[in-house]
Amino acid sequence: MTTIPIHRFFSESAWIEGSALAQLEHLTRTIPDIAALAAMPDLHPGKYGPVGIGMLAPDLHPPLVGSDIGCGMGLFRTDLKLKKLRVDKAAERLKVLDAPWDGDLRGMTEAAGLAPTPYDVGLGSIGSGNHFCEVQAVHEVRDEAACREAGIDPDRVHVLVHSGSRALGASSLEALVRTEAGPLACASEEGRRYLAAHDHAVAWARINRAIIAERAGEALRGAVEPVADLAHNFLEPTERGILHRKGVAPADRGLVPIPGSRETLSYLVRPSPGASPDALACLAHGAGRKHDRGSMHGRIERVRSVREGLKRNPFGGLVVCEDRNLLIEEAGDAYKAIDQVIDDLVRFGLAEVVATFRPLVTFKTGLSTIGRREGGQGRGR
Ligand SMILES: Nc1nc2c(ncn2[C@@H]2O[C@H](COP(=O)(O)O)[C@@H](O)[C@H]2O)c(=O)[nH]1
Ligand SMILES: [Mn+2]
Repeated sequence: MTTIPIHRFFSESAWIEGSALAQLEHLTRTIPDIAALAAMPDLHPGKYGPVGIGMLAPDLHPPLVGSDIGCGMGLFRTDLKLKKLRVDKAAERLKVLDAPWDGDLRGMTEAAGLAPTPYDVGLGSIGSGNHFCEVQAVHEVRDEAACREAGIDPDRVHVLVHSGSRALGASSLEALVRTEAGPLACASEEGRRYLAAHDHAVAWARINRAIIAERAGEALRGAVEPVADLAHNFLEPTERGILHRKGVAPADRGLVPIPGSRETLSYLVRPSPGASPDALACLAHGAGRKHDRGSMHGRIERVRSVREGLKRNPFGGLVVCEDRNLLIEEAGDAYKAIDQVIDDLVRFGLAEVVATFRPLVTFKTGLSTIGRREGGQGRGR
């Protein structure tokens, strides 16, 4: 029996849950034809398998990619002057993101060559859970040339959007889970159908992030331009097989935004050209969850003063989140230390830091009206 190598890109001191490591080992037992596995420092347990991995295998494994196909991070620059931004006013104005987008749904999907779906009413909506739209300021420039090239001006406001394919991606996975489909051969009819639905969801999610950023720009009275937009849940056919990325950013298409939490810095990194091929062109996609949602309720006192404190970050910024549970479940303590995750990426020669960003306003979806327009699916991830 051949053993499948697991390439771990985290140091001994990294916070990695035993159950995430167990899920990693489990993959190697249940998918014996895996060609390679890479695990990033934000590794944590997920519903169908570990989050924070790249996996090369001959067939398609849809549950591994999960329901939020195409979920990703989009970093946008704006023409808004940082010194003119009033944080409280911006927080108030961003609340418009809770209403359904009233733009040209059909025009948007048509322009991207996407067929219409019943889920398109969710376009322009953030979704629940840890999805967010965050107004940020450049905290520190570490690589001036790279910032200049990317159009990053420390005097301007930036926007980071984390969202995915909403109910659209979930519908593709649900159909397969219902039929208890196992791995799919790419050339099979089911495989081809999944790949088409997958590609649609990835493109849809990208448009979704662009619309959210546009909406945020409009709310703040500014124009937005993309700096980097990368999915972290998707698969890609390669010469060596199907590269499944679950909670990992691709390291082969430019700068990568890596968020920390609503209470910490977020990073923009440049993938290192000399990175080990064992990393499968993957990078951490965030800090990674440290404590599950349920346990966060026991960690944070449910008293008003504490809850109100959760609406402020250590940089003087604000959190907009009307959902009391979400406010607790997504507190900064729910996540690992982003600085350590980034240190590991640098230590293992996978990336270099270009700039750091601090949160000014984090908008999480509130008691959404979008669910009504989506037939009750507004809180799905
Ligand atoms: N800057 C912010 N980062 C955040 C926030 N909430 C979560 N996060 C980070 O995003 C990733 C997303 O992980 P995913 O597996 O759900 O795609 C997570 O690991 C955190 O590091 C926030 O409000 N602001
Ligand atoms: Mn995500």
